[in-house]
Amino acid sequence: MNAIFDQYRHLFVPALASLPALALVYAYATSRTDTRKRKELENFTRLPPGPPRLPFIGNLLNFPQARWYETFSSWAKEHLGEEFDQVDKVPHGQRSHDNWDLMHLDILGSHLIVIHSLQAAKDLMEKRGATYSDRPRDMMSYYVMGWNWNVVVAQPGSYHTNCRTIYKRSIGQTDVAQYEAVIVEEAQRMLEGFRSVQGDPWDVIEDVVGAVLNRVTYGDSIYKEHGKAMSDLNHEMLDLFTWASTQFWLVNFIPKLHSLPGWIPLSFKKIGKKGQELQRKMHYWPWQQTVDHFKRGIAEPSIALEYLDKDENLNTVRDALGMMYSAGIDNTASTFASFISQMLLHPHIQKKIQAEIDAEAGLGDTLPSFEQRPQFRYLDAAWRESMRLNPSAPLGISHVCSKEDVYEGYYIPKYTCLVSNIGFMGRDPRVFTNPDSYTPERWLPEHNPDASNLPDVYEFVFGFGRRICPGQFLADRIGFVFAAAVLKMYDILPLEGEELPKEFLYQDAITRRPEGVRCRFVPRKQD
Ligand code: HEM
Repeated sequence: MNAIFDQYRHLFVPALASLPALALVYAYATSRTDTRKRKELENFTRLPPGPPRLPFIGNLLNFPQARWYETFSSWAKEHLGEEFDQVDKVPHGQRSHDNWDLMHLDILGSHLIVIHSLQAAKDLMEKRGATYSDRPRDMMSYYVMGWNWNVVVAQPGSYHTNCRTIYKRSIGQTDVAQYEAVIVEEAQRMLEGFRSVQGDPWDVIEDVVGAVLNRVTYGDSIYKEHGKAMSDLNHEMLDLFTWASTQFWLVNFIPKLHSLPGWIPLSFKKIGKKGQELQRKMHYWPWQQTVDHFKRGIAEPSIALEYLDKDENLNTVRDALGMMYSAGIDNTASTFASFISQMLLHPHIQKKIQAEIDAEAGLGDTLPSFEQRPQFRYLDAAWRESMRLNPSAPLGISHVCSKEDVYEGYYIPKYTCLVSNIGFMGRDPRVFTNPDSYTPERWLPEHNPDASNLPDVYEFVFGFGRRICPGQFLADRIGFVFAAAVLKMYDILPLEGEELPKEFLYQDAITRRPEGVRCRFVPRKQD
């Protein structure tokens, strides 16, 4: 999360030094503008509200030490004031300016804005996408550890656009249908794995989601030969990079330290070297294996093979595909693990979904397909509701604004880091009645006349604008097919003699899943 301490902090001192000059320019500018313009400029200086800050260090002392999502959300809730619980009564344009829909924090001169309102997130990141699509530049992971080929952190430009075009062509909304057979095969394997689970089903879930991603990306033969090694490598790499992104690194504040010679014993250099080794392997190794299979004529259908056949833009293809597993595995597996935990906590909902599947898909061992989704309306509602309540990335991935801006009278300085509180958006009490309860019925017009007025979960769970998750259609398909499969074949029950908690606590991580889930999968009796 060095994102927050991004490198623009070094601009603080020069900015301070140039304040008198800026004041002169400001005075000159205002003297020449009409009253309307002057009013706008007066507003220009007003940053969004936020917790009290101290001179120079800003919010360094009251910035949450842990559980950022929960803390930011509770601050936002406290400041809803009279709007709290007024579902649909306070349209976006009429909301109070005292609420913390945009919450400003200042860390040692770096600006951070947490966005709590879905409308504001769309207005900024979608309507003004040209300004709000940069990523924070994290010196440590980007340069020292060498992750500058990673599309997730790439700055907007031709490289980022080319990577996204590759995703759009291979895992876009209509393209993902071609992976149905792989997904259903892995769903079968998941059901076999679940048979012996007596506790947390995470390992089985992670294994089968990873298998889909690897098979789709590089093909079956690569997966068979190297699947296990690739997933181990990914674990090691993600663990190191995730850990490093939560540490304080001086090099993020003094980038010149990066040019010091390697023999000087500095811990950031040592970690950087390890990171380089891992990411380099991740970057080149699976691709080289695929090229090798291609040359030997034994490569099986995959996204990689399609591009190798076309011999087109191969370095960018290699880079984009190299991130598919890392970017997709945790979010997709965690989203499905959350769904399983909701089924465990709500047996009556499980039963309703099973009745729907039996009625629409019939009995027997054939697993339902994604194309049957329109018939599974209650399952669809339960799946959406699970994502609304517990999105796997509740704080999304930070965007940075590339130039100063004004939004609803608030000034947003250049290089502000913007965090979308996706988790809060799904539980905003002005939008959702009983926002903390798991109620699939809220999405169904026959139960909730206002269902059609609710924002769809797909409007926020996968992020926004030019950085919206390119894997959303694949992830959604995997999750939905797995959900239908498991409920068709099993009852998800607590372990014998064990009581269920009222709800599960979630990990304190960028991508989160429920902790301490303990269940068993009992084959259903279909009479
Ligand atoms: C349920 C599963 C998933 C969820 C909830 C999810 C969520 C997200 C979110 C919130 C973002 C940040 C968007 C933003 O910056 O506004 C993101 C970005 C991204 N996701 Fe996903 N994701 C999921 C699955 C996947 C899968 C399966 C893949 C790949 C196959 C993937 C690849 C990516 C990539 C490459 C980015 C970076 C896009 C960019 O910076 O342009 N994700 N995802």
